[in-house]
Amino acid sequence: MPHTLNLTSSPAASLLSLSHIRSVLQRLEDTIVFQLIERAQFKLNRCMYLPGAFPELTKKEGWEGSWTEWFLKESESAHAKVRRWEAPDEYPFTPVELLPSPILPAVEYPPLLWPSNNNHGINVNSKIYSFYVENIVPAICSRHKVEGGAEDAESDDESDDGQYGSAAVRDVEILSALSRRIHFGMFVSESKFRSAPSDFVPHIITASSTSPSVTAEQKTVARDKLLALITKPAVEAALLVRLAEKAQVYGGDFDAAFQARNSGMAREQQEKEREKRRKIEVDEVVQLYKGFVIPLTKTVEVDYLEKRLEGLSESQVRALADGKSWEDVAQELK
Ligand SMILES: O=C(O)C(=O)C[C@]1(C(=O)O)C=C[C@@H](O)C=C1
Repeated sequence: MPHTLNLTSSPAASLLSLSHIRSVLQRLEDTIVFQLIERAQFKLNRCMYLPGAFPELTKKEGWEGSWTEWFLKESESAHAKVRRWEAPDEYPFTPVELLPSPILPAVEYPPLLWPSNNNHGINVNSKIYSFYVENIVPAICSRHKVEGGAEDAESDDESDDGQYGSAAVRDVEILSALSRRIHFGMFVSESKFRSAPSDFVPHIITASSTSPSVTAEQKTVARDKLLALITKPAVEAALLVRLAEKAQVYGGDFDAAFQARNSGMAREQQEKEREKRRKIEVDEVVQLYKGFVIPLTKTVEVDYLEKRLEGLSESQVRALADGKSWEDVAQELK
């Protein structure tokens, strides 16, 4: 099962099949759970997220932002040189004007998103960053269990282990996986739109209207209709069950359980040992998806749909509303 969309060698139709897109989202669950576990081994290190907390950064690098933002910029600069941000499924946190140009000429991607020049202007990375700093890191790093299962007595503010480099490496990994996962909503939307354009078109027209005769309330209703069209409760429910299982298994301490087994403890006690030194709480991971990742993916899906008819003529929009397929309309655009 491919981890990434192989955007340059597969035909657009197979790249945009929902089952293919969902398989990529499932693999990203693994990445996200593993990276959260990696970050949770370090303490909160609040200073990493405070602008100006490292005077050395300002002095040596002229950087006024936070440690983690600086490290994001450094990592994303290297990735810019190898064309990462040209891919339609990759979005940097650093403002593009601070990133260098790619070394090699641009890659040719098949037209997957609309408009095909990738200029849909959707980037929710600042929301992802704020939520990560304010909610995710404090949640996963607040409970540092020590030998014997007791919890650290330190408050969050005192929670600092000085591992600013290692923790920042994990921050960058998690942020980038979350960003990719959430922006994938655009591919989901494109796929759903192509499978039944006429269901979406009337609501897109209202939601994106600039006419004074369309009220704010009508626009909100139209957005809600789009939200209802893209929402699949059964898929969300299955995802949360699967995710809980992954967090349960990957986050347990198997070494503790192994040692308990070797010292002849009963099975129940072995399981207790595994849970006592759990690396991440199952509920935290489930809540992260339920309260943040899925809702923001859905916002991206609806934002994308709202712009989906931009650049099309009135007659093309009418043809889609009347049931013509996107492939037929796109053929005329060539
Ligand atoms: O798989 C889909 O159909 C999606 O739209 C993705 C997703 C998700 O974020 O996982 C979002 C909305 C749906 O209700 C189900 C799942």
